Amino acid sequence: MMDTASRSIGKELLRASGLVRRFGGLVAVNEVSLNVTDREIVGLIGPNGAGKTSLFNILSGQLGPDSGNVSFAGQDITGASASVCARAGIGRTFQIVKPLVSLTVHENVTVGALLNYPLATAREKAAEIIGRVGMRSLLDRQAGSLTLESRKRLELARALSIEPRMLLLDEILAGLNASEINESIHLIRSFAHQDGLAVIMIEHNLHAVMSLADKVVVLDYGRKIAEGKPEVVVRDPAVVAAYLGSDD
Ligand SMILES: Nc1ncnc2c1ncn2[C@@H]1O[C@H](COP(=O)(O)OP(=O)(O)OP(=O)(O)O)[C@@H](O)[C@H]1O
Repeated sequence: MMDTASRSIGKELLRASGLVRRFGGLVAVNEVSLNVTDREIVGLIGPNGAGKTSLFNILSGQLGPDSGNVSFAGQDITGASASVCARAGIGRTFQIVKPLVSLTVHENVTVGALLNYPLATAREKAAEIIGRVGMRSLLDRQAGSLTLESRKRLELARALSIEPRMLLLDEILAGLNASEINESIHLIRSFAHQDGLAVIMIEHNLHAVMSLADKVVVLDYGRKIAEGKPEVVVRDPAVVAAYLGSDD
C-alpha cells in the first residue's frame, strides 16, 4: 500500500466556500470554506458543539446553509436535497446509527443500491459491499439484532451502497475496541487509496486521525481555526487552546 507522502492527491471534488448556518442567535457554522480532492482523507475535529455535524449536514443536504455555496464534481449543490446530494455522489454515515431494524442487513444495503441499479443488480452490489465491510456472515440477519460494532459496519455499507465519490464518516470509531478500530482504519484507508474516494471523517480518536488524515481541519465555535497536515495542526497553539478550554 502506498504511503501518504508518495500518493498523488487527485482532482478537486468538493469546493465549499463561506458556509454559514445559524440556529436562532447561535452561529453553528461560521464562514467555513473547505476544498477536498478525490483520494484525500480529511479529518474534521473540534470540541463538542464546534459545528462538525452541522457542516456535514450542509454538505449532504440535510441542512441548507444561510449563505455560502457548495460545488461537488463541478455541480452546484448549494441547498440541494439529501437525495440530490446522494445522486451527485456524497455518501454519509450518521452519528446515531439508524438502520431499518426490521429489514435484514442485505435488504438495508440493497435500498441504497437501488439508487443506481434495478433490484436484481442492486442485491448483487449490496452483497459485494457487505463482504467488503466484513459482514458476509451477517447478510440475512435482522438489522435490529446486531451489536453496536456490526451496526456501525452496516452504516458504512449503507453509505457505500450509493457508490459515492465522497464519504462523510461521522464518528464511526466511537465505541469500538482497539482491534475493531484498527480494522476500520485499514478499511477507510482502502476506500481512499484503492477506490479513489474522498473521505471526510469527524473523529474524536486523534490517534486514528493522525494515522489516516492527509489534512486536518479544526472547527471551534463554528469557525475554522486551523487546517493543514495532522502533525502541524495538533501543535497549533489555537488548536491546543480550543481543546484545553473544552471537556474533550
Ligand atoms: N437543529 C438544531 N437546532 C438548534 N441548535 C442546533 C441544531 N443543530 C445543532 N445545533 C447547535 O449548533 C452547534 C453545533 O452543533 P454540532 O452538532 O454541529 O456540533 P459538533 O461539533 O458536531 O458537536 P459534537 O462533537 O458534540 O457532535 C451546537 O451549539 C448545537 O447545540
